[in-house]
Amino acid sequence: MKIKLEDVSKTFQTFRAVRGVSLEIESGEMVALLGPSGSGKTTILRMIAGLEYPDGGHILFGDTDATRIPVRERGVGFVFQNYALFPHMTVAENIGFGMKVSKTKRSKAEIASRVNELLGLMRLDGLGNRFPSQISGGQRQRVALARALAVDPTVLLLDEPFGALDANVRRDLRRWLREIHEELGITSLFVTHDQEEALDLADRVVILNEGNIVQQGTPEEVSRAPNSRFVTTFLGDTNRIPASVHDGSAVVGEIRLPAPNATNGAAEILARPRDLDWQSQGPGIAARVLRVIDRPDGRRLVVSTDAEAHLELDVAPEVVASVGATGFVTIRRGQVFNI
Ligand SMILES: Nc1ncnc2c1ncn2[C@@H]1O[C@H](COP(=O)(O)OP(=O)(O)OP(=O)(O)O)[C@@H](O)[C@H]1O
Repeated sequence: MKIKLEDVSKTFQTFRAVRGVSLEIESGEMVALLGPSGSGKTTILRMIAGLEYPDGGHILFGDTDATRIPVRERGVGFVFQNYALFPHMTVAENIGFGMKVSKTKRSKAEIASRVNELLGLMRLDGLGNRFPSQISGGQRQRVALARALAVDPTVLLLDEPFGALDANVRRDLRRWLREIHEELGITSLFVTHDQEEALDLADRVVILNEGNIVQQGTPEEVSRAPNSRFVTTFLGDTNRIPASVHDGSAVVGEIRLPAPNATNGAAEILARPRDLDWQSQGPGIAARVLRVIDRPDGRRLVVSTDAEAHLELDVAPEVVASVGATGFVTIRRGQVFNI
């Protein structure tokens, strides 16, 4: 089912939480709404679900204007963070609940067979008779997802579905969610404030700030060509290096970077830690090592420059640097923005 938002707005009392958002989600696509806390992600999801009505604009499901259609008639399944399962019902009863109360009447045998099918699909075989308190957090989220999928929704909405789980379980569940999404050919929209989760899972990422869409594109597009300082800094660790632009180049001491779109004057180079290098000899930005952080995938140096700014560099594990050592930072790649 294709979903279209046309100039959708929502104001709570006097606070404009969503400000004229237009967005298209193709049938079968998986889209992430990504943004900082308070940017309006959940409000958009709730309006698509029918749990909240917009006060401006339209929401279309296929060709149908769904703006005012009540939640139970929209054919959406949703899973929220910590979405409480019914504690007094078994896993199987939780999964079957939506089918029991649905307007579409199903026989007991039909419900039991669908529940079994979902237990298999969600890798919950053998757990149908347990109560929610007797299974792990990751299993509970899979039950919540099974419950959402039980009524054959055409649209699946997920709000921080794996928020409360530890990093490894999250990673496993998100790969698995992607498989389920593809297997069912469903249209999925999920909300997250976790950049890695959005980029890892979605076909397309929609980045929000203060109730507006500030950029959207494939993970590759938004990662490689963030269109603003906000998106660059939001998507990952970023160093901000003051520079000045002269005739298409950003200059910091002896370093020059191409800056074809910047105008002459004060600017800032935004560079990821992996885009900076550490050399024992100049030219470069003179700096002193403050901390060395070793990680499985490399080494991060935190250095302090003469201008008393801190920079973070990801270098190969072989790079020799110890706390107190002096050297030079070079910039391999960076985005230049006028300030
Ligand atoms: N029912 C409400 N009444 C008043 N203000 C609300 C209501 N719901 C949301 N808001 C406000 O609207 C803004 C957007 O909230 P929303 O939950 O959509 O943000 P979010 O991007 O999902 O944030 P988070 O990641 O923290 O969940 C916030 O400033 C919030 O305080």
